[in-house]
Amino acid sequence: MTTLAIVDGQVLRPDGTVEYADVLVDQDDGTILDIGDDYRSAATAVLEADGCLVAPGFVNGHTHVSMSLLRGYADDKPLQAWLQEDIWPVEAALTPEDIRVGAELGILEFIKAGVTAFADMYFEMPEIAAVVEEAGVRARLGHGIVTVGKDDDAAYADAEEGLEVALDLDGAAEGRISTAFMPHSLTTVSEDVLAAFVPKAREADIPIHYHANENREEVDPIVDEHGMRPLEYAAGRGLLEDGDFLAHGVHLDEREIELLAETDASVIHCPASNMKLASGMAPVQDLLDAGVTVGLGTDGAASNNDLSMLDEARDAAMLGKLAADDASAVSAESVVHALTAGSADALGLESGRLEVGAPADFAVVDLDAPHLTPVHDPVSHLTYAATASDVRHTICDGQVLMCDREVLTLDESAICDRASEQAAALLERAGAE
Ligand SMILES: N[C@@H](CCSC[C@H]1O[C@@H](n2cnc3c(=O)[nH]cnc32)[C@H](O)[C@@H]1O)C(=O)O
Ligand SMILES: [Zn+2]
Repeated sequence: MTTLAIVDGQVLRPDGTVEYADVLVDQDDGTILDIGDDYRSAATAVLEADGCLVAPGFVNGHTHVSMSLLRGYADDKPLQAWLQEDIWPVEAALTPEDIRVGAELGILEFIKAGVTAFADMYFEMPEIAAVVEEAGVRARLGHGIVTVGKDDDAAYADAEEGLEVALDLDGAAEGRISTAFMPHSLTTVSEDVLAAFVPKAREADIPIHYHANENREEVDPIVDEHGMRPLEYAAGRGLLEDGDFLAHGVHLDEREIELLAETDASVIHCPASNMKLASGMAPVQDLLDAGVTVGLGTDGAASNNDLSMLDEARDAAMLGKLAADDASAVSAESVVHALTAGSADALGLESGRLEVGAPADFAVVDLDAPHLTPVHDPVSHLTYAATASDVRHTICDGQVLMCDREVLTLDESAICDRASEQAAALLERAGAE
């Protein structure tokens, strides 16, 4: 057996407490063998974590990773105008190669920020899957289905692709890839297509992921057309079951929160995207009080504009307090839970908790820095003060993906050079400035 010991750090346990311990990892099966005293001499390889917090790898519950190429391209607009005027026209010119390069850039940023797993909705998913495999992270992937503006043939073909991609990629990358059926949103996919395809996804036991209740313009048309709230509509179309997870959930009423709790569907909260597009403030504390599983996501880099989950954690805590008008709402501890176990649970991953037998996915955060001094409470630091560049090592499935800030599975400088060129060529091709 090949083993790895992460030594001399403080380990964040599932109950939110922290203890000085070494973590022993079975690299052959990618799980945690033990958390205990002094494994330095027992292990095949050693990773130094002196002065560090050994946390579960962060899980980005909702993103469009290849949108990294559109970072900073279109800012300062609300959702519908931003999508229709700026993003969709450029996305129409995307090639599979763009999507691969964008995924390389985004996943590189993930690894540098301690993110070991993510859920992605986009096009050309085999390209993204190939990068996930090479980079060594985990992902739940799905082809984003849009039917508005398409004739029936094109709409059904898009949904068929969504189903096929979910069936084909499930279990890829030695099981690090799982999939979901991903209708883009309740307003951009027709009722007919949902009726035809949701039962097929259920038959294949594939969970469903979509954008919901992101801003008022996403809620009002459903209320006007169907006379019910969006999540009532979703539940009626079989889109709200245990294992399903929706992005945003900003504008939710009490009945919708109850529905989420009753069905065990999860919400991925994307505070930076919600603030940037002025979508609104999600009722995160109300969701937590109702027992709903809440994870965190960055959404795409074009509405964030980075992919740092530690920034997302801080934003979630800040915005959650403002939304609840209560400084005790959305505590540091609940945010760290959402960042790790919450997102992992939403995505149906075993990760997110450091305990014996769990997947060996870690973000090792260096606390030895002026902005993290003194350390009264590492959980507080993770939520409020640490940033992506404080992550020292990233480990996924027992493999070291980044050691002392050097990414081992991807070529950082080549990817950054390539991404800049690819993004410029994309905008030129799309006829954008
Ligand atoms: N096959 C679809 C692609 C959908 S992928 C997912 C889509 O979500 C878009 N997107 C990114 N961020 C958001 C958001 O915050 N809300 C809604 N859609 C978003 C993204 O630009 C992308 O077009 C098609 O034919 O258009
Ligand atoms: Zn999104």
